[in-house]
Amino acid sequence: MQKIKTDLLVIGAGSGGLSVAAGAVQMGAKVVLLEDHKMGGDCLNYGCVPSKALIAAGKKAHAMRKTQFGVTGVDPKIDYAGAKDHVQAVIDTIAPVDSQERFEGLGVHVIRERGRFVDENTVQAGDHEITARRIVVATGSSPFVPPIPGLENVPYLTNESLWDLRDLPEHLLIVGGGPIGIEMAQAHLRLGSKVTVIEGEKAMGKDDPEMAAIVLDRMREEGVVIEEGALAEEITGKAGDITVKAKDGRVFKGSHLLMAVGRAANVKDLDLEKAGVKYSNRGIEVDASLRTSNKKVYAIGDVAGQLQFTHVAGYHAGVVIRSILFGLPSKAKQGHIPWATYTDPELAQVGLTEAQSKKEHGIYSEVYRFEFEENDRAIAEGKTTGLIKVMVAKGRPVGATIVGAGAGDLIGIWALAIANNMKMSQIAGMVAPYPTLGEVNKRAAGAYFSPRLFESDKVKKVVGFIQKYLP
Ligand SMILES: Cc1cc2nc3c(=O)[nH]c(=O)nc-3n(C[C@H](O)[C@H](O)[C@H](O)COP(=O)(O)OP(=O)(O)OC[C@H]3O[C@@H](n4cnc5c(N)ncnc54)[C@H](O)[C@@H]3O)c2cc1C
Ligand SMILES: NC(=O)c1ccc[n+]([C@@H]2O[C@H](COP(=O)([O-])OP(=O)(O)OC[C@H]3O[C@@H](n4cnc5c(N)ncnc54)[C@H](O)[C@@H]3O)[C@@H](O)[C@H]2O)c1
Repeated sequence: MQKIKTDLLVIGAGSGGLSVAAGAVQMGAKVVLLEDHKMGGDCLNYGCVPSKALIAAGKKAHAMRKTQFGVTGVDPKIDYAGAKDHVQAVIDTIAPVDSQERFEGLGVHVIRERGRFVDENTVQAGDHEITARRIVVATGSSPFVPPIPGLENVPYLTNESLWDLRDLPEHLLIVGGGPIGIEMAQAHLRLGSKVTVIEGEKAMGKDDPEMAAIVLDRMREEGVVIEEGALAEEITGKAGDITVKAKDGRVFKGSHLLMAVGRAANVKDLDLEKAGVKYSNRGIEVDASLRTSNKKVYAIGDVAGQLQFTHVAGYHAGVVIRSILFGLPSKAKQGHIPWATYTDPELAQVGLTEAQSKKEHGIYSEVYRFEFEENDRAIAEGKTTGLIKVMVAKGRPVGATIVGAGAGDLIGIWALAIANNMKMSQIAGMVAPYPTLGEVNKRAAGAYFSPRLFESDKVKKVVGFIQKYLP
């Protein structure tokens, strides 16, 4: 057994663990990083990166089919395996940034073994025993596969196995209408599959219903069948011939099955009990500074059971680095965290939704809207399906929801505004280049001031008075 003493031990080399390790080592800490599977974790290998690459292939096929702008659409020849090659090429291009070589180059001691706690500040990984002043658990999450009767005898895909599939599914059944199910539904439809989404409650149920409906309507128009209130209760069949029965008796048949019903935090096999670290089904219990019930152990990213996004794992990394390296108080907040679903049109959110704003700010909650069909760039490019809603309380934005082309990029400005408690006047005062989709942000802010300026008798009186006396 090789005994190692270090300042910081990080368990898991995904979005969160890598960010902590890179930050801490470059600021002078001795860092050991454990990873028993692929460097880069879920996002690079099975999540964000492959999904966005496949979505890009679907987008291209969709654009080719459209007759638009004097250009006649064609029936594209789609090579699903070729699309998967593209997915792999994208992963391979990004992988060096997350690689063992790069991290060793930075000075991190990378050990490719699974870690499990031996006591409150010691972890065993293969034949290494690592004792650390502080430990960060960043073990992520895995596809949650519910115990639906029959499922154990039916071949099914998850976000981990989907990328190995080389033949286009003829009819893809997707159980779960969350971001994974919805993004993969549209990508597969556009690449030529028939697609049925079987959702137990409401598809895109974590998002503003008015905005989600715009995405779902578009997907239905394209041909995705989205069945809501269809809780999958029994699954039978064999490869190529699968049947999903819903609680209300509806029956869905398809050739392939993708299970996308949420994530389970990776807490098993860590022997957390030996370290006195409390956890539940949702993940490791943490306080506002992401410390666990063992004050020397922190948990970040998906395993911490909060919002499950790569940028959240990265944000958590910054929070714990401040605490671990400098001993400074540091708290993780959620109110300024944006997220986006990369459908076409995209849907992005930061801060409060309209309903949440009404609940939290009551009569002080105001909502300002601007339609993409009034944006000149959107008109020029045929991207007029879209809407921005900005929730305002006492002159400051408290939430923004955008559905439309580039919504994931457009939400950034509201994330900045909310994180810094900015005023609407600061957004309205920004000059956006013309013609850009980004002008929707300024116009939504302008909508806040329009009635105050253009429909105010007081303003009219003041202007009239000044004009009388101005030379
Ligand atoms: C299909 C899909 C699409 C997604 N798209 C997006 C998106 O577009 N944008 C976005 O922000 N988020 C997206 N996400 C979510 C994002 O992937 C996760 O939030 C992010 O990867 C979480 O990072 P993490 O560091 O917490 O965990 P992970 O990236 O999962 O990393 C955890 C690492 O820990 C390792 N590990 C686990 N246990 C041990 C152990 N005992 N010892 C050693 N190593 C261990 C694992 O092998 C893994 O490499 C998507 C997820 C999926 C599934
Ligand atoms: N663009 C992005 O940022 C992005 C993309 C994909 C995933 N993610 C992350 O990954 C997480 C997991 O995504 P997800 O889509 O798997 O989970 P999810 O929890 O967001 O959605 C799962 C859906 O499955 C439904 N469901 C559960 N059991 C069911 C059953 N038996 N029958 C029918 N429907 C059932 C739920 O009602 C829910 O709508 C997301 O919450 C998000 O944090 C992010």
